[in-house]
Amino acid sequence: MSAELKRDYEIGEELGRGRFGVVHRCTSRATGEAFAVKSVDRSQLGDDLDRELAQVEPKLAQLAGAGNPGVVQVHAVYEDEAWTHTVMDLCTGPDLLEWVGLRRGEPVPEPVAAAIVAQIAQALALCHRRGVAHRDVKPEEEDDDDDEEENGGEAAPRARLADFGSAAWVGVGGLGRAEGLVGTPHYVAPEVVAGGEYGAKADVWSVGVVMYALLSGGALPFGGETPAEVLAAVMRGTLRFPPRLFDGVSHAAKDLMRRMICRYEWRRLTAEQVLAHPWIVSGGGARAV
Ligand SMILES: Nc1ncnc2c1ncn2[C@@H]1O[C@H](COP(=O)(O)OP(=O)(O)OP(=O)(O)O)[C@@H](O)[C@H]1O
Repeated sequence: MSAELKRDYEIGEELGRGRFGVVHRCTSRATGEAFAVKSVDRSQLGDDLDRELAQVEPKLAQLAGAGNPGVVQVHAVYEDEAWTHTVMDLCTGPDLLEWVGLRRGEPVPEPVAAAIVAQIAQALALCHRRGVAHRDVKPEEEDDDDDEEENGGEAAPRARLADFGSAAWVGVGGLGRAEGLVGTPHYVAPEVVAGGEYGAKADVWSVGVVMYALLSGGALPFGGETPAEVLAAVMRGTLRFPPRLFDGVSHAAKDLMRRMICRYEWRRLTAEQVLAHPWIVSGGGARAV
């Protein structure tokens, strides 16, 4: 662990481990404020793609996150030849899955779902404008900025995008292309699975899948027994809204999902356009489109 990091922060208990590294709680020696620090030993990463992703993660997280209230903030990066330490906001709340009760199979009321989708789309719209595609949007990567008083009752949680460990540069304005099969099978867009190049709209597909899960109580549009089967369903499957899950869901919500989980990338909405959809504008209350 780098001496500069230890000079500036007191390292506390381990909070978890991910694909690249280990995350510890830490406290600023200057201010006493608590943060989380993710430490990655890049020399231990065998795979070229992993090494590249780990290298760019803190830079893209800073670029996408600076002044973006919908993104977990990076406060400092310490880098030497082998190690990268990224000091970021400490997330103490549950992730989105836990917060909305999805783990218990409860559908989320439309106004709450609309607020969550709007927050994610808003955060992504700014990421994309700055040229960063997240590429792994799923409920586990959205930390609830838990504030009991503000979020009590039926109010929506404040979801923030975390973990830019799969992110890619797609050019200012989000109009460029990325490549590589990254993401999570149930949430990944078909053009990513297909290989070749794809753009920032791959994130919009994933937000559509998150929205589908929120409104159905945890069901996912494309499934299978194995990751390969799930990916095959993503490539070939038809988007359906089974009546037993979606009977009470408005036409406007279904219309938006169809425009996000749309296999033609050119026809799919951008994150910006999602924010202008009547279901979002009306706060999940629109009945007609
Ligand atoms: N900012 C944070 N605040 C509190 N805990 C965190 C924070 N970031 C990560 N963690 C904890 O550390 C674990 C590992 O995080 P990390 O970002 O390395 O990987 P991951 O998102 O779980 O998985 P992957 O590396 O596959 O994307 C998380 O599951 C979480 O429990």
